[in-house]
Amino acid sequence: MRKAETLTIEDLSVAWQHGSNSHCLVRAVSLTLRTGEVLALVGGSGSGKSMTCAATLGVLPQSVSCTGGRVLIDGQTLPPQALRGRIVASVLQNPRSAFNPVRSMADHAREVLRVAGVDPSQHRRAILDAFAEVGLDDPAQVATLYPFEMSGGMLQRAMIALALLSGAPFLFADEPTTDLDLVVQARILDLLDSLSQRHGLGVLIVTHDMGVVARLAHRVAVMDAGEIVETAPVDRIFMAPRHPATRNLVAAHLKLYEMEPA
Ligand SMILES: Nc1ncnc2c1ncn2[C@@H]1O[C@H](COP(=O)(O)OP(=O)(O)OP(=O)(O)O)[C@@H](O)[C@H]1O
Repeated sequence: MRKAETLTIEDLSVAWQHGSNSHCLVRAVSLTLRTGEVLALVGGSGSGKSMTCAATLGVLPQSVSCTGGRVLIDGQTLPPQALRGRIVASVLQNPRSAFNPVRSMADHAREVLRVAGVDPSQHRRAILDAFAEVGLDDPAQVATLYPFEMSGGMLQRAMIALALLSGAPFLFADEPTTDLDLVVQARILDLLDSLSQRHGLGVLIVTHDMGVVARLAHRVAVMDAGEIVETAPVDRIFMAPRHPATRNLVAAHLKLYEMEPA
């Protein structure tokens, strides 16, 4: 794994622009992710969580652009293309769309290793180890499979394996379990947790599920209407939420389980 301790997003702003019309989607977002921690980025639908990640990695949709801010690794400013896949790996909501349908899992993994500069003689061993580590049974057989031959849960594990193979010290996981059934969701969350501990990955997990936050996160950043409105350790977020948006998220979560707020 490449060495790095902190990823800092500083004053990041994103806007939708069309001709002379423009609309701010993310406003001066700042946050710091450290290796070895899980930081949850939470907020209601449309609050700007995905745009913040996309802007950091330079993968914004058409008509949307980054209008300010920078990203620093251990204090050094780096452009999105230097971060993407090398320093920050990503795991997305719909793993099927992230894979090339005409390439096998081994092909995808070899491409990641090539970009990471790993000697080809090491590829097979590295691929089998990573597939085994993320809980894919029979890694040698999985390596031969194409995306259409795998379930959503298997594809999500494979995507996490590719993140490991990249050697990136940080992982952005944008709603990584949304499309999966509850049992598979729980397994993927356990996997992210153990990888962050075992490999010291810094994980930014985007979710609006406070159950996921309670289970996984060390710290939480809350977004509302394009801004970060509160950042705190996970216990404080649940025990003493300060901003109304945070209070709403916690109250809605507790209501699901018919619990009274603390
Ligand atoms: N392709 C796009 N073009 C223009 N605006 C967009 C586009 N995609 C999203 N937006 C807008 O950007 C804002 C932030 O959206 P974003 O997807 O970051 O929210 P989010 O917090 O990730 O929401 P969700 O939890 O529903 O995924 C919203 O107002 C949304 O309508």
